[in-house]
This record gives sequence, C-alpha cells and structure tokens, in this order.
Amino acid sequence: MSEIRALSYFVAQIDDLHKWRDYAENVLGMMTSEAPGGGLYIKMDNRPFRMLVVEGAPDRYLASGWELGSKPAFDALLEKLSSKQVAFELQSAEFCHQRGVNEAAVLFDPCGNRHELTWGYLSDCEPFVSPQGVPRFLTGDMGLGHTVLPAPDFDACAAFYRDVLGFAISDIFNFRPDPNGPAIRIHFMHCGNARHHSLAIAEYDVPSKCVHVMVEVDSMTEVGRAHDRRVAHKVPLSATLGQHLNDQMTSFYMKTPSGFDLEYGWGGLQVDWDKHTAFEFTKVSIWGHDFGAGQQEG
Ligand SMILES: Cc1ccc(O)c(O)c1CC[C@@H]1C(=O)CC[C@]2(C)C(=O)CC[C@@H]12
Ligand SMILES: [Fe+2]
Repeated sequence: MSEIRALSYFVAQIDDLHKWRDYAENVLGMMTSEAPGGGLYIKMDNRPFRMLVVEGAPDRYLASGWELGSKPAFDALLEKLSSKQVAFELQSAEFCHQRGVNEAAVLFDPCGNRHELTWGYLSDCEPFVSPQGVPRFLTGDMGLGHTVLPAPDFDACAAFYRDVLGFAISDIFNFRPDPNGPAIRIHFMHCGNARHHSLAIAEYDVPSKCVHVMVEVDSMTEVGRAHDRRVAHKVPLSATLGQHLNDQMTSFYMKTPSGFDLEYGWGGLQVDWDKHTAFEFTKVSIWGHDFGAGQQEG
C-alpha cells in the first residue's frame, strides 16, 4: 500500500477569484474564506480547506496535494525520490503556511503534472456548515475525492505513479471512442485509503491540465439538489447523471470556473485492498453518463 494516505487538496488558478467563490458556495454548497498569502480557501469538511484557488492566468488546474501520515513517512518518500533520481523541491515556510501543512515538497510527473507532497496538516476543527444547508461531503481519511490527470506520455506516467509514488491499479479502462480505432488508456489507482480511486491517468492532454476532480456527498438527494443548483446558475453540463461500472458511483459532471470538470457523486465503492483483484472493464457506466452532453449547453 502506498505511503501516500490520500488526495488532501488541489490548487487551481483563475483570473477572478469571485467566479470560484460564487461557484463553491452556490453550486457546490461549500464554504469559502481568504487564504493566508492571498487566494481562496474552499472548505468542505472540518479542515480549513480542500481546494485552494489562486489568482492568475491562464485558468487551469495547478497541483494535486498528497498527504503522508507522518514525518518519517514523508522523509522516507523523499529518500526514495532521491534514490531514484527524481527531482523535488522542499518548500518555504510561507508556502507551507498557505497550504496549512508542516512540510511540503513539490515534484512533477513525466507529463508535467505538478504534485505537492505534505505531512502534518493544520486543523482548527471549525465545523463545516454548508451554505446550502444539508450537503455533507465524504472526506476524512479518504481525502477530498479523486483527480483525473492528463498523461499523453502514458507509459512513463504509469511507471512513475507505480514505482515512485507507490500507487496501485484498482482497474483499467481502454476507452475506444471509435469501436474499431485505437484505445485511449485510463488507469484508476488507489493509495492508502479505501476510496476506489484517488487518482486516474488518462492518455490524452487537456488545456486545463485536469480531466476532472470528483467530490462525493452522503446522499443521492444531495446530488439531485446540486444538479438543480447547476441548472439555476447556468453551469455547463459535461456528462449527464449516470452510474459508473467500476466504482459504482452515481454522479454527474459539470464545468468548473477554471475549465476542468467536476464530478459530483454519491455511493462510491470503498474497497478492502487485501481482497481486491484488479480488472479491466469495458463500459464507462451501468447506465447514463452521456459525455456528449458537453457539446450542448446543459
Ligand atoms: C469510466 C470512469 C469510471 C469512474 C470514474 O470516476 C470516472 O470518472 C470515469 C470516467 C472517465 C473518463 C473521463 O473522466 C473523461 C471523459 C471520458 C474519457 C469519456 O468520454 C468516457 C470515460 C470518461
Ligand atoms: Fe471520476
């Protein structure tokens, strides 16, 4: 099992922070506050933030934050990076203060995706009270959800996540937009928690530098209510409601202000990895999930 415990946060960039504040509070149902050193904290549980949005151009996803369980685990992973000649940079006190962690190291995968390894998150244990009343997000030791990153140089990235960061494959999808054409590979991977996947890599590039991020609520009703808010706030739909075959998640996909998608779901599988057998699946979903919806204005 990976020494990485979970996806603890992500960082996104936008020209105007107000767009994300409005989206987070009124569509996602999350709380916001000003981040130390500038930027927007988006809060979805008892941690100060799970999303950090900074001002700048272009609109894009900037980084994935991965949490180690302890300083020894953090040091051991950096030791492993050094032994494999993988470059990383330890971060300043100001950087760690903004991320709310004791220590952080930054590195890039072979496709240029940025990762922040951290340990020792700061907690004020302020409760999460959704501005939309009811939603509760499934986080805790399973982290904020999952992220799907572009990996056009697929083999190099797959090796990096397995051999360097220690992720293991949950299952594999060979996506064939044309049934007789070549497959676009997507590997779903887990780390040190029960969530079916915390990371997936997809064999194509996207301008926003993230395919999507997934957040999970504790009831199907809240997926429906979020969808109503999406409609009310005219947020473009990227895929209709559906249920995935591999992790059984019922979800829909919509645009974020930074240009990548967000999957809002319920009912994802939690796996006992000692009993799991990796497999390849051949259908995106048991029902629904029309990704052609992104072409229309939803
Ligand atoms: C197939 C699948 C299983 C579990 C997930 O959480 C999940 O997001 C997916 C979909 C993966 C993938 C995607 O995110 C971008 C658009 C893709 C390539 C499609 O058009 C089909 C599969 C989709
Ligand atoms: Fe997903």
